[in-house]
Amino acid sequence: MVKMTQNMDFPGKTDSPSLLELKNVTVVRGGRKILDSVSLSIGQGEHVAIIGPNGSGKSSLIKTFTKEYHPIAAVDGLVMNIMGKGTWNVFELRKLLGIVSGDLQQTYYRQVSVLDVVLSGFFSSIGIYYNHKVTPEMETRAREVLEFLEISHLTDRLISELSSGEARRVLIGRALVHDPEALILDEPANSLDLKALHSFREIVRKIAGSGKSIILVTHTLEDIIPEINRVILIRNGKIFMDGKKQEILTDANLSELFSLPIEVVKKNGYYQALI
Ligand SMILES: Nc1ncnc2c1ncn2[C@@H]1O[C@H](COP(=O)(O)OP(=O)(O)OP(=O)(O)O)[C@@H](O)[C@H]1O
Repeated sequence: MVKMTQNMDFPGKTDSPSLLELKNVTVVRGGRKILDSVSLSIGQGEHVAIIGPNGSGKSSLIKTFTKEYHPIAAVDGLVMNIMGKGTWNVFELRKLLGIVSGDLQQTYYRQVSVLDVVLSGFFSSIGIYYNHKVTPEMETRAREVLEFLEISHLTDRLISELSSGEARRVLIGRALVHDPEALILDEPANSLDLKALHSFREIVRKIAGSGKSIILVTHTLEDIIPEINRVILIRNGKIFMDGKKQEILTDANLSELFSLPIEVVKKNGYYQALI
C-alpha cells in the first residue's frame, strides 16, 4: 500500500514549528517493534484523528509523544520534536499536551472532589496532597475551566459519584487547566451512552473552536467531530494512510485497515462504519 502524501493544508497552519514532528520513530517493547518507522507532522492548531484496530499501536504512539516510550536510534536519522524542540522536561511536556484517556478515569477511585481533580492537573497527580501548594490563581483558573466546560454545578461533588459522561468532562478539565497547546483524547467515548456521547462531542467541538489542537485516538469513526479534517490510519505499528478525512474514510480503505468488508456512511458531518 502506497502511503498517501501528508495533508499539510489545514486551517491554522503557520510558519511556527510543528506541534509534533516524528521521523523514523521505532519503539520496541517485549522484543517486538510496536511502532515501526513512524513519520508524521502535526501542526499547531491542527485537528487530527488517529484510527486503527485494537493493538495497532495507537496508545503507544501517544505514549511516545509524552516520552513514556522512547524510540530507538534510526539509521536514517531519528526526529522526535515537540514544538520544534527535541528535549523536554517531562512535567513541562505534560502541561503542553493535555491527555484524557479511559485509563486515567479508572485511577480516580479515591474520594476526590471535582475541583481537586481539575487542580491536580497542575501537579500531574491524581489528587491534591499536603505538599501541593494550590495558589488562588490556580483555583481561579480551575473554576474558569469548569465554567468553560459547563460543569460548575459539579465543583464540590466527588468524582467517584459522577456518571461516566460527567467524569470524562472533569478529566478534560484536568487536562485543560494548564492551557495546553493540544488536547489528546485516547478512546474518549468508551462507555458513554448516547446522550453523554452527544454532550461530550459538543464540548470537544467547543475546545476545537477555541484554537487548541485536538488529537483524537479511536477505533470508532463516530468519535470524529466535523472540525477534524485529517485522518491518520495506523496498522501493525505503521502509518497505513494519512490525508484528508473525506479521501481517507472510504469503504476500501477502512475494509483494508480492519480486514473486513466495511461500508462508510456520512451524515451531518459525522461518519459511521457499517459491517
Ligand atoms: N509495554 C509494553 N510491553 C509489551 N508490549 C506492548 C507494550 N505496550 C504496548 N505493547 C504491544 O504493542 C501493541 C500495540 O499496543 P497499543 O496499546 O499501542 O495498541 P492500540 O492500537 O492502542 O490498541 P487498543 O485499541 O486495543 O487500545 C500491542 O500488541 C501491545 O500488546
